[in-house]
Amino acid sequence: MNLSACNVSWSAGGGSILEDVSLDVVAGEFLGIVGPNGSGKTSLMSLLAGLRRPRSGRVLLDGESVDRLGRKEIAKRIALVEQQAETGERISARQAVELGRTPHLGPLTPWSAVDEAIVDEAIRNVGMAKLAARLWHTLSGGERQRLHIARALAQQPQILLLDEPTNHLDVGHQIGLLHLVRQQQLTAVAALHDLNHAAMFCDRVALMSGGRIAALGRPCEVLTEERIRTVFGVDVDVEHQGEGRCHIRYRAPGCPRGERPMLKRIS
Ligand SMILES: Nc1ncnc2c1ncn2[C@@H]1O[C@H](COP(=O)(O)OP(=O)(O)OP(=O)(O)O)[C@@H](O)[C@H]1O
Repeated sequence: MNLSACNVSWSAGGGSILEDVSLDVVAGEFLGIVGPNGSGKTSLMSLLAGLRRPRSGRVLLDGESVDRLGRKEIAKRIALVEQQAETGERISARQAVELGRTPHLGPLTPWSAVDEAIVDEAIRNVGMAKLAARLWHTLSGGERQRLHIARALAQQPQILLLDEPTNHLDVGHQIGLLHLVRQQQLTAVAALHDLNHAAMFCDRVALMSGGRIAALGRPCEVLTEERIRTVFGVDVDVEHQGEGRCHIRYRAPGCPRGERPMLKRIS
């Protein structure tokens, strides 16, 4: 399954948001999209998911323009977990995950034991089995976020699009979730804020800046000290770790390489 953006531009509110973005998502890879606030990560994700139409250029799913595919057809192949996905319905945690099966149901394919098993597994995968019966509005932000991921897994897509999936999660669940995504036999694209998460889990990283792709490649090729300074305005030390991976250490403003800000003496 191939997903690509070809010279995509998108405008909103009278201004250009994305300019000439081209990107091929390679089957089976975990692609990270990083960039400062407002650089266009969410806009790009929604174009890739077929929720928005480009002003110019095309988004292709297996060579076919997503514009020509119906919502159900797209949903069988692509699952999107949005940044502020919410439901106002009075439903249980399990019912929220069951919604992931909707694209696969129809008059000739009613709900079955197979759907039950898929939903059970998705809930188990995100460690939410014990809370499956709880009402949605009683769950914490992190628990809801894990259920959104479970809903997307229950959809059994070939491509998983995640917009800041680690929002609301504690560090243990952040790492657990990215590891879980990596282990799935599917193609994943995630907008991430934590550059070290991108460097640790993603096969490739696209760095966005001002609605354009500033760099695309393996984490160590993209996340260089100079680029991070130019794009994010932060001084860092990057340690290369082999196999294209790297670790980023942030410096406090005005702090030279290797030095740390002094702790204030509190008496
Ligand atoms: N519907 C809209 N109308 C007007 N401007 C919009 C609209 N949608 C997005 N924008 C603007 O487009 C820019 C990119 O927004 P987008 O949400 O894609 O950025 P982002 O990289 O995901 O940001 P963040 O890291 O803060 O989530 C922002 O300046 C935003 O205000």
